[in-house]
Amino acid sequence: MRSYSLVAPAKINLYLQIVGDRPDGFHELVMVLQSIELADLVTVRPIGAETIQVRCNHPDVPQDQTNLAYKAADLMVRQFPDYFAKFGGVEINIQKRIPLGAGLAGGSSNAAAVLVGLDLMWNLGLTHSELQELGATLGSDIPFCISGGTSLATGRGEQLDGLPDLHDIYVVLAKYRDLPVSTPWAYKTYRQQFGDTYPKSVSEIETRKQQSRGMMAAIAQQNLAQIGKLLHNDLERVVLPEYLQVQQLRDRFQSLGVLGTMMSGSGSTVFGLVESQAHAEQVREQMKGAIADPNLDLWVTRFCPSGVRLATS
Ligand SMILES: C[C@](O)(CO)[C@H](O)COP(=O)(O)OP(=O)(O)OC[C@H]1O[C@@H](n2ccc(N)nc2=O)[C@H](O)[C@@H]1O
Ligand SMILES: Nc1ncnc2c1ncn2[C@@H]1O[C@H](COP(=O)(O)OP(=O)(O)OP(=O)(O)O)[C@@H](O)[C@H]1O
Repeated sequence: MRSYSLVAPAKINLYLQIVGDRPDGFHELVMVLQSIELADLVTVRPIGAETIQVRCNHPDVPQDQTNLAYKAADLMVRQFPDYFAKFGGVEINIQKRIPLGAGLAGGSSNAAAVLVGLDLMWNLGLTHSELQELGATLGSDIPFCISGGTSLATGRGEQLDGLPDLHDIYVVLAKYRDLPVSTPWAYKTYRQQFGDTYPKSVSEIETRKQQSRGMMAAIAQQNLAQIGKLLHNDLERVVLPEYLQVQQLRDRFQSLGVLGTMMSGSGSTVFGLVESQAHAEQVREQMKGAIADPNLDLWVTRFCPSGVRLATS
């Protein structure tokens, strides 16, 4: 048995519409999810003892049972106890590059990488959809992180339909360090503030879902200008008024004339879309010049056509 190193990409939300309540207590969503090249590196390594160990180079990432990567390994152990008994345990090493509490699905992508990695290490031969079904029991973003690319996500975010790949689109990410936003808080607050407007009938639900049609058409036509204009995220309605620094990042991007700007997921990352690497780097420098705050982190990255993949050494 050998080790496997996997690239675990982050995602951004090009579209996030909260349609209403679900019987399971989650929200019914319509989203367009997009993988980006910014990624963690996750290595799974066989160890003799029947244990799961997590190591991470980032001091704020838990290295115990609360790490989502640990939970993914534990799920595989419970699903395939004979393999665990036969081959022994696993050490998971995470090289963290995706910021925490950023709305970029960093933890979810790590968990997705562990599912894919253990499937390879134990030679299980599971399909993507089998791995996604397992991943969905741990978190709504995990199934997408396995397949990645550009995808429509419905249900609670785990029902995926692939969309045409979007090429040559660059992304500037801006996030204040030490400003995480909690995803449960964002959805809970949204329900408190807007729950009374949730649709009651099936036909009303269907009508609301149609609001994403413009974005779908723009993606089908690969119309970047239109995609930029139609970016949408309902969670901004609760996060921006509470976190004024996030609003400020969004305003800044807007003033720099990017194709579009939006908060990703539940925040606190704000992204700006641009059509070339040169322009992206210019926007990053302009953001840095305009907001002289040492706690502001900026990245230039681009759309990526896949989710978790083997790292080439
Ligand atoms: C904000 C996004 O990242 C956008 O892609 C996702 O919707 C959140 O995905 P995630 O972090 O994998 O979320 P989960 O771990 O499944 O759920 C975290 C919390 O968000 C709430 N949640 C999540 C997904 C959803 N469709 N409705 C919800 O209300 C749940 O109450 C839960 O308390
Ligand atoms: N493997 C992991 N990587 C990062 N954070 C993790 C991990 N496992 C558990 N956590 C905990 O979860 C918290 C939030 O995780 P994460 O950074 O994935 O949030 P997020 O980017 O907002 O996720 P999402 O976009 O899926 O809502 C972290 O602050 C950390 O305490």
